[in-house]
Amino acid sequence: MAERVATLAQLGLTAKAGREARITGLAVDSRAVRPGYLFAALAGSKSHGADYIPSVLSQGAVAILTDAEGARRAGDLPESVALIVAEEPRAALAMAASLWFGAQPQTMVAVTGTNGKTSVATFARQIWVALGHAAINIGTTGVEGAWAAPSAHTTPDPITLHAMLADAAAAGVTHAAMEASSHGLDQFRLDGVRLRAAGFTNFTQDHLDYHGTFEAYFAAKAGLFDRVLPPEAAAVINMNDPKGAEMARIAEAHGQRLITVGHDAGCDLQIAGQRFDATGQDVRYLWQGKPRQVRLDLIGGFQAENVAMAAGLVIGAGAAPADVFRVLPQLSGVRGRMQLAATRSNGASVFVDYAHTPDAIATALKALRPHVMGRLIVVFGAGGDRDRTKRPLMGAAAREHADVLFVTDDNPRSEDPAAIRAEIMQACPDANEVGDRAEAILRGVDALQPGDALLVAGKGHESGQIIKGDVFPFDDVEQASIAVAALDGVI
Ligand SMILES: CC(=O)N[C@H]1[C@@H](OP(=O)(O)OP(=O)(O)OC[C@H]2O[C@@H](n3ccc(=O)[nH]c3=O)[C@H](O)[C@@H]2O)O[C@H](CO)[C@@H](O)[C@@H]1O[C@H](C)C(=O)N[C@@H](C)C(=O)N[C@H](CCC(=O)O)C(=O)O
Ligand SMILES: Nc1ncnc2c1ncn2[C@@H]1O[C@H](COP(=O)(O)OP(=O)(O)OP(=O)(O)O)[C@@H](O)[C@H]1O
Ligand SMILES: N[C@H](CCC[C@H](N)C(=O)O)C(=O)O
Ligand SMILES: [Mg+2]
Repeated sequence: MAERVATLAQLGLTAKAGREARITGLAVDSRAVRPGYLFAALAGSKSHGADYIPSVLSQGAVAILTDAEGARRAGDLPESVALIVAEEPRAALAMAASLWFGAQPQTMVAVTGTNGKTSVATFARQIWVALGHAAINIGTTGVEGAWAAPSAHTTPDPITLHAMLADAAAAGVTHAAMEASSHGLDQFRLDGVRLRAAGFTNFTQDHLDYHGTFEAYFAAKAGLFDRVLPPEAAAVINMNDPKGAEMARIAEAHGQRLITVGHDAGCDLQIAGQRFDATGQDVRYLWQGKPRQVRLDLIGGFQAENVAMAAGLVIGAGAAPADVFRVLPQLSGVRGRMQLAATRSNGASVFVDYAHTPDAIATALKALRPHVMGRLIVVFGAGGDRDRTKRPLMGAAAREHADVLFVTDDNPRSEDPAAIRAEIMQACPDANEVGDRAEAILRGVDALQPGDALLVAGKGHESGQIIKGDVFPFDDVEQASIAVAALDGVI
């Protein structure tokens, strides 16, 4: 590929003293800088990117984008280097990255909320594919669909994101649904993406370690509507969430077209009825008052909400409602979300789910109840180096909604796993404590009697257990099958 060059003006950037530069690439990490690059020196939690300016200059950087603090730390730069000082350098970087990479799938939507983002983005992609479009979803499970790539973050940094979007567009992808994490929104990672619609699922506790307060966490999520989504776009809001009405007001104040979803009459897309059975549910949706009966082979009442949100986003982005409802029965479950992982010879089922917040544990267990005649058993833990205050709340949610509890490890990272388990068990002292996750799953499976179900919560699609700096291969679905095979003697 011919080397690409852009001026600062072409990237929407203005340097001090009107200086111009010919940019050959963008980087946020000093280690990625090559000759001719613009280096975005951003404030971080451990250091300020500006501390790496001497090193990027020796590597040939020709422009530095930073904030006032970064400019102060940079001191006097050589004459040949352009300095761009922005109030929000992360937002400026997002716009520059979108201009640098230049292309994205034409129709894009984003979804935010504490839980349900991956599910909604995946369902939106599946709907588009069923309608004949080349579509992808981008998020926690990487990029999936008509074009695939791994991703380290739920919402990638703008350089990674726009590189992906341009590659996907070049490969013929026309439709993309992406997850907007609260970290991603707070750090302006998706501000350069042109969205046709955005959705809000729900707001409950997570990530307080990063945001500090519920208000700051909500404000980050609201950024999708009050900053990123253009006024002519559609805002799809779950009105059943206590914060739905507030988010709807924010969207309306920005001139966005509202599509409300929820269980109550009056929602544009109403979930008017649900009937559950062993393999899924029949859902009666009302679209602007008109009934649409849909069979979903998905476990869990909340999945009907996620499907409604995905349908709202696809309709908001321009699809005909009749076409969308026609293809909904084709939807299949999302990896690691209420996934039927194994069935014992006595008929009892094992489900793997990514519930890793208090609300998600409660939701997942409550959602399983109508599908299960016997007892509900749960195996769960809580991640290390993450929001500590959610641990006892997860224990309390499991205690309230399950009949038998096994507390185990889930990515202890740098923390002492026994201490994490103790914090959970403050709220569920009668739970069985089994640190080794494989053994906990085996014990949970062993406890299954006819009619019971086991929920293995917290890791979903994850393929490793993170202990100290190491990632040990671990897959809940695989472990569930191994446990069932070992106990039922089927190999
Ligand atoms: C909390 C957070 O989002 N941190 C991100 C942040 O790190 P930081 O602020 O600690 O950065 P730092 O280490 O202090 O460094 C400051 C700056 O110096 C730069 N630097 C640093 C070292 C060096 O040698 N050279 C260099 O240039 C860094 O690139 C950075 O721009 O900037 C780094 C570089 O862009 C990111 O890798 C890092 O994400 C870390 C890995 C992370 O784990 N983020 C998670 C929490 C996250 O974003 N998660 C959400 C999903 C959450 C969910 O919904 O479940 C996601 O969207 O994935
Ligand atoms: N609409 C919903 N309401 C409440 N809980 C939900 C909902 N959808 C999913 N969940 C629960 O949350 C878990 C995570 O779902 P999903 O991966 O779709 O969410 P996410 O928002 O992408 O999570 P993350 O922020 O970790 O990427 C599911 O496994 C399920 O237990
Ligand atoms: N994206 C989430 C996933 C958590 C999943 C759970 N397995 C854990 O490690 O806590 C986070 O990083 O907080
Ligand atoms: Mg996700």
